[in-house]
Amino acid sequence: MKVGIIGAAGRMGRTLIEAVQAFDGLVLGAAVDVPGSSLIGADAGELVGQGKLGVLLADDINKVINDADVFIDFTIPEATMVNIRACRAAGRRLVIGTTGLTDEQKAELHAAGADIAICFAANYSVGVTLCLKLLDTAARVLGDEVDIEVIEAHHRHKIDAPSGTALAMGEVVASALGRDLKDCAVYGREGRTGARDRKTIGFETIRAGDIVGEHTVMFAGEGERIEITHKASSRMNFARGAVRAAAWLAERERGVFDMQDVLGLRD
Ligand SMILES: NC(=O)C1=CN([C@@H]2O[C@H](COP(=O)(O)OP(=O)(O)OC[C@H]3O[C@@H](n4cnc5c(N)ncnc54)[C@H](O)[C@@H]3O)[C@@H](O)[C@H]2O)C=CC1
Ligand SMILES: O=C(O)C1=N[C@H](C(=O)O)C[C@H](O)C1
Repeated sequence: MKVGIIGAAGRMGRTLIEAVQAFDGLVLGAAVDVPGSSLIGADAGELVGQGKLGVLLADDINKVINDADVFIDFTIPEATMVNIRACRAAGRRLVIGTTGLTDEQKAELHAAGADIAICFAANYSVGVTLCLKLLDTAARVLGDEVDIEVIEAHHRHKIDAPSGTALAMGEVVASALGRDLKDCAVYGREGRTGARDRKTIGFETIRAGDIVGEHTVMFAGEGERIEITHKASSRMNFARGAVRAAAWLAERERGVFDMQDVLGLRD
């Protein structure tokens, strides 16, 4: 199966080129990056030091839409929306890793799932997908007897906050507790805040250095504290998960899925 990578010159895009080539049954068919980039026309293989692959970076998915069976998008939300529309029009499967989409953009993504198969996950690592299951259990057991805080840390180049993974973790915990994250989330604290409201879920964000991606959800009670933590040390763990999702989508005609579906963890 041929895979097209959008955002191919980026941190994840370069890692994805390597991950696709290493996955049995998959081959790189197309690579796309932003119009005007000095890397347009470059060979994707040479971009990652693997020698020529004969796949040259294009600046528009529509120019290579017939060169791949499934596309993988790790770009920015505005680009992702263009790619969703292109894949929907051409009947191509799409794996989306981009975070920071608005509610309206997510609604359009889900509408596209009526026509094509999409996998959409804020974090493609197996470890985070497992953590989401653990968080659901922890929240149901601990209930409203604890204060819950989500702490995340990423590299200095990350442009969105909190991370999509942190928000996904918050959503799992809020849902397990019967809360609406939109109503109970507190993003950072400063000034005379008064005592903490137990019904809230706090989010704290660190941006520094070359941190790949670290998340901790703290359940702090009276006399004990439970912390569930995931630390990524390589982007290859995200890339392998995304490529695995691309292969998994091959058997699906339409619908919107996530990594719990890919890993068979859906209850
Ligand atoms: N779901 C997951 O497991 C993970 C998600 N991410 C997310 O992936 C996204 C990208 O992260 P990075 O690779 O670190 O960013 P990056 O900035 O290194 O790469 C983004 C790439 O997209 C390209 N791009 C921008 N506009 C474009 C357009 N219109 N058409 C084609 N390409 C375009 C940029 O030129 C760049 O090469 C972020 O939203 C990040 O949060 C990152 C890692 C894991
Ligand atoms: O921007 C990143 O690097 C990452 N972004 C994702 C997110 O926003 O959760 C996933 C991972 O943590 C790395």
